[in-house]
Amino acid sequence: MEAALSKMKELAQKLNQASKAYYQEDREIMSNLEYDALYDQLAELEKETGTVLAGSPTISVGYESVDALPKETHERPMLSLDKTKDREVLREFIGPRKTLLSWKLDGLTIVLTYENGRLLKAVTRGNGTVGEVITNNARVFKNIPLQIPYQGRLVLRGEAIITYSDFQRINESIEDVDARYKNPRNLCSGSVRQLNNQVTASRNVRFYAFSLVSAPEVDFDNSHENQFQWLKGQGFDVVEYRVVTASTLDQAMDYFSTAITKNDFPSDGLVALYDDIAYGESLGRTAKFPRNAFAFKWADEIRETHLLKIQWSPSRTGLINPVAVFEPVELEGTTVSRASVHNVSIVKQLKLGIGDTIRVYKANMIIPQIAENLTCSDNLVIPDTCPACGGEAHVCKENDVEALYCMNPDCAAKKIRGFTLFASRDAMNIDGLSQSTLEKFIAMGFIHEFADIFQLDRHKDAIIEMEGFGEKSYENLILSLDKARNTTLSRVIYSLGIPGIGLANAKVICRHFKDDLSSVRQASMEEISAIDGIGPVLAGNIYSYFHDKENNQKLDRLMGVLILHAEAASQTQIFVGVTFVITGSVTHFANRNEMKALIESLGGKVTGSVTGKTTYLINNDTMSNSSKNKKAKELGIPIISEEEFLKLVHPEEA
Ligand SMILES: NC(=O)c1ccc[n+]([C@@H]2O[C@H](COP(=O)([O-])OP(=O)(O)OC[C@H]3O[C@@H](n4cnc5c(N)ncnc54)[C@H](O)[C@@H]3O)[C@@H](O)[C@H]2O)c1
Ligand SMILES: [Zn+2]
Repeated sequence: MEAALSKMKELAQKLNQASKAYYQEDREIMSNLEYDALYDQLAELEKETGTVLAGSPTISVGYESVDALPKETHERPMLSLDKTKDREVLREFIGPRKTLLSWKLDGLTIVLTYENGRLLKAVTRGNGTVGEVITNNARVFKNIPLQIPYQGRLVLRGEAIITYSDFQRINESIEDVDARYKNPRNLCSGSVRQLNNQVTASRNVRFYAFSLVSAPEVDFDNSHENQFQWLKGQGFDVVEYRVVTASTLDQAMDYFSTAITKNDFPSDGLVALYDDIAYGESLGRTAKFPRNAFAFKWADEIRETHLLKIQWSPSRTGLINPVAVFEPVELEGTTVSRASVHNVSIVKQLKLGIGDTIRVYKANMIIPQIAENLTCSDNLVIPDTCPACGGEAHVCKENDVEALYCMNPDCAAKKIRGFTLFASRDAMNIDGLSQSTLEKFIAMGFIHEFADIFQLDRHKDAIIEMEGFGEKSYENLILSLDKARNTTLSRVIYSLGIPGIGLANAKVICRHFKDDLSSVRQASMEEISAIDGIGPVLAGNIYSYFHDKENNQKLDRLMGVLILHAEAASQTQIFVGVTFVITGSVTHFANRNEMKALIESLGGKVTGSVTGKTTYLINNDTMSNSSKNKKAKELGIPIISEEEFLKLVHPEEA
């Protein structure tokens, strides 16, 4: 008994620590798999001993969140769900009753209240009793109706989620790798709980209703399904569900288990809810769970395999991420051979060694993870050099987490933005060489400087072997490189990434120096700053770039692999009579002035304020309520994004 009690204390402490990190700090110190296993172990011991210690996670729900958002107590506490991984336990729960089986969405639970047909407030689940008020943020969710036909008081619950594809896109755009989110649930929680709802708006948060708490004037004929249908009629997206009984459960499970592997939205199981509202309520609740619903978690398919190597993959901030490469196994219908190990601490916790027998699974049936290491040979050597640049690498500790960093400020991986600009459409225009592909090549040590990009054929065999690549993609890459290597001097100068020198400025410079690179390189400060449109600051940037020995050596090597052509006759004056107003920041140009220069070179005009004479307002934040946007909307003037503007300039590439 004493041993059991002390084990229970230890488990409760571990679980509470994990919950605190999970709910309060959007941090995961253990996987959900591990959390659930420890939780089950604790629940089992509590059952055996008949004792539940105060503060046990089996009787408390979640944690309070700590930050500046206002708090509010829920009208009805929000509970957890009792869960099982066993289909037969679920079947027993369902029995002969009509049951709604829906996705258990893995995001952040939100309660919405409407009055007089308008969204009155939105509150997060928080610790189940008290949540955070995020009304302004909910207003910018992708799919929430701000106005509904029903005029009474409506309270409903649902899950706010971010899709995997949005997660990937948004995460990649967060420059500081350490600030990136680990999974869509973290990102969603971070996005919904922003103090500034512009950030929320940019994150494509979607809301799916799963429970109608109250709408007193409506008769739902005692059916949750009727509630769902009614909510759809009010303009809500409702979580996808199937109507089942014990005897039709298998059919529905076949559907869900196939669909989940292709879903773009994160889901960590299924929820079964009795359709009969009154019956469900008559069952009451335990301290932690309602008795009318039950969650099913997928039993993760776990496979044994062998660790072949750890690939250390450097990134923009210098962080070098360990990725486990193992003998391929079939998991949830696909072949898997890699899993991120996240950081050095986890490498150590797992006691990894080459050749170890490891057990792998897909978290939420999607993301490959190592569940455990059966042989623990713990012989892995953490590298002391960076695979991208050969520079020194050190293990640094922050927040109790150890991670490997490249110490070389000139590391190619840290210059990914420069390489991405180099390959981009207005620069060298290398089709198919995306940032993520560049990241992979740099991590493999194929690219140290610009010239290396045009010599990727040296690494043919290794590239063909790379995951996601193959003979065909390799051939395509070589074709685009050969196309791109035939280029103009202005593109080359733009692609060097000299501060402040965008394509328009590069063109001005080339025109002045008659497309002669050696004149550009030898020009004095005076001569450069005398060029119309190039001020002293830009002139200084150009001058110092071309007077740096290393830059010149790299440029010589780059010119050795390029074939220069004369500039095509200047583009036709497509914008004669067209007046633009530009507002907000721009991303494809160094600044708004540069965009202006391009418009003017094509015959157009740029003015400062929106009037009846304006043809287009260019603003990347087309949803913003700035005075210019408002004015444009009033006057019916189209607001276009920078991308749309570029399509006007290069319609053939749209
Ligand atoms: N990794 C860690 O360190 C760690 C720590 C704590 C918790 N966790 C994870 O969190 C889980 C517990 O989370 P919980 O108690 O917040 O929630 P839960 O797993 O008990 O799920 C219940 C909640 O799911 C939501 N939900 C989503 N879709 C739904 C639908 N269609 N119908 C009804 N409800 C739906 C509702 O908000 C409901 O309250 C654990 O099992 C574990 O996996 C992990
Ligand atoms: Zn490096």
